[in-house]
Amino acid sequence: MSLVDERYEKWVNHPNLDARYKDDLANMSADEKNDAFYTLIEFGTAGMRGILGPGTNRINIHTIRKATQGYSDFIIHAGKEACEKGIAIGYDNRHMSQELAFDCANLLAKNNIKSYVFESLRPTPELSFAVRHLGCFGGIMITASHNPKEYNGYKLYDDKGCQLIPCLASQVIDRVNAIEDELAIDANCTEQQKELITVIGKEVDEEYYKNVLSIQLNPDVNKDIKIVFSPEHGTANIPVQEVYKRAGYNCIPVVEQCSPDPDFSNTPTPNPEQAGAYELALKYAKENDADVILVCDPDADRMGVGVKHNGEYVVMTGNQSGAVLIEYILSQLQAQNKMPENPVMFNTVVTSDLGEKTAANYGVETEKTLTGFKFIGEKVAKYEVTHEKNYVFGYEESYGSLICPFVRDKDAPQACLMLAEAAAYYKAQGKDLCDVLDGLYERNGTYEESQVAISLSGEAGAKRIKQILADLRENSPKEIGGTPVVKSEDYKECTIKEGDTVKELTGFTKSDVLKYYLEDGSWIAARPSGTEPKIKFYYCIKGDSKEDAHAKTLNYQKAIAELTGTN
Ligand SMILES: O=P(O)(O)OC[C@H]1O[C@H](O)[C@H](O)[C@@H](O)[C@@H]1O
Repeated sequence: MSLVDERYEKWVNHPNLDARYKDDLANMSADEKNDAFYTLIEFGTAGMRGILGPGTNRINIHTIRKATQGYSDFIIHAGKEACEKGIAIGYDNRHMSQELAFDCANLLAKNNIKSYVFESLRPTPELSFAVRHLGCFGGIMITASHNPKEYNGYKLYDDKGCQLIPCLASQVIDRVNAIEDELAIDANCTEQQKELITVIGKEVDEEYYKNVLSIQLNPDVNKDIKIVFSPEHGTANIPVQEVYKRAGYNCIPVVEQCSPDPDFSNTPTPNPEQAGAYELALKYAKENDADVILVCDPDADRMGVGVKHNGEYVVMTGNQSGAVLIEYILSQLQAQNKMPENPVMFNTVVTSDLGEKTAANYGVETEKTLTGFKFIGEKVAKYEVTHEKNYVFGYEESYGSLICPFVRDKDAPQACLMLAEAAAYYKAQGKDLCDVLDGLYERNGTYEESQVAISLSGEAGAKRIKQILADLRENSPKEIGGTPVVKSEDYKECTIKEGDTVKELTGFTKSDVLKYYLEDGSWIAARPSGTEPKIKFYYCIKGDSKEDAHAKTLNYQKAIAELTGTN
């Protein structure tokens, strides 16, 4: 019997199989069966993420119990104090999120570990905040962030509210992998153990709002701007509107997208990386003549931005809105004499150069990490102890940013408040945020950033992604689209190649990322997504003008598609 059949049979015949999965298992096609059982669901860029349904490679009550039992063993190993400090648990609007969250709390209680569970859906950044605020040992967030509705996921946090970095995650993973029978775990705890579970809500909200409001740099700015806001049916709805109300901003919610709907019924996609997320908000913006559109992903860690510019609405990339936030924040810190000593900004190896150049204009150093905000959180924690450098901003090209590190993950409510303030501040000077961006191009050079993500699902897809990267590694391109490659970085082999010299690439956990620097100041990178079955190509293209950068982008994208057989 094949491994897939063995696993399948075990599930079908197991006495503890949750009854709701019986029909799904019985009706699986051969392909579906293979995809659901060919592997065990793994921890990736941001915890465990997968399609909801029965199977070892799916998110369901059994795989989440297995993960939580492994996490419990990790907490127990850390000692009595860790069990008493407990775990904060949050969840979003997705199918099963609330059920899974309370099931985690029961299972922790069964292991004699305290927990604090939110009474209803809350943003991921509020969960991160709650861990610190309540002095917990860690946190669990049930969410698949920006993924489609078929997905759910499981993010784990340390006591600083930062997602577990690889060296900690691997200790949990080892314990998860040591569990042989995920279906044998039940979460029934005694009435006495149930007392270890505390339901939280308003009190934590208030503290979180207070902290978010404290980030304002110009609280008295003229707030004569109109903001159209969409939570994409997710957790940002209440906190962002509440923060705007308290700060005095006029926010027009996209009403159809405010209900916490697990099917995301009124949006084509809840992901601010995709144009569909802005569709209805754009309609609202035109009807209301809004200055700015802001959309958050379901767990409110990402924020997408649209700007009215010369009478048209322009949707910014995460690189662009990040650069504008840097410009605003750093210029204000400088003007108000609030720039800390040794200021540092964080972004990733696939984030555009524009942000780094903008930061450098203010004497702010940039440190780069791998993709995944946990790596930025790790650096924040390090400097908090050494005081060597002081945090001024952190962001990724994927629309996530963190203004102030009382949260240790991307925080869209903070980003929405700061973006509104920036828009209001510049409007009072007769500028919109696209004008600000143009100013950055004038000063730092014109860039066009783009990402091409190719979906390759299932076992075959996963193999193909690995192969594409292996082939690139094997036959490293000397030129791309006619432009010589002057340097390449390989984050798996840990090498930097420049001409004939090979140096060691240090400071990063090994990761399957390749980055090619071109003679014209552009770069192109490739890596597998750790949250979806995709290979991602990142383009940071420098041009003499916007038109030039765009033409080059098209040329490079075509060349990479041909080179990798993804055309
Ligand atoms: O490119 P991926 O591995 O799918 O990750 C894309 C993004 O996913 C999540 O939002 C993570 O929290 C981010 O840190 C990451 O940048």
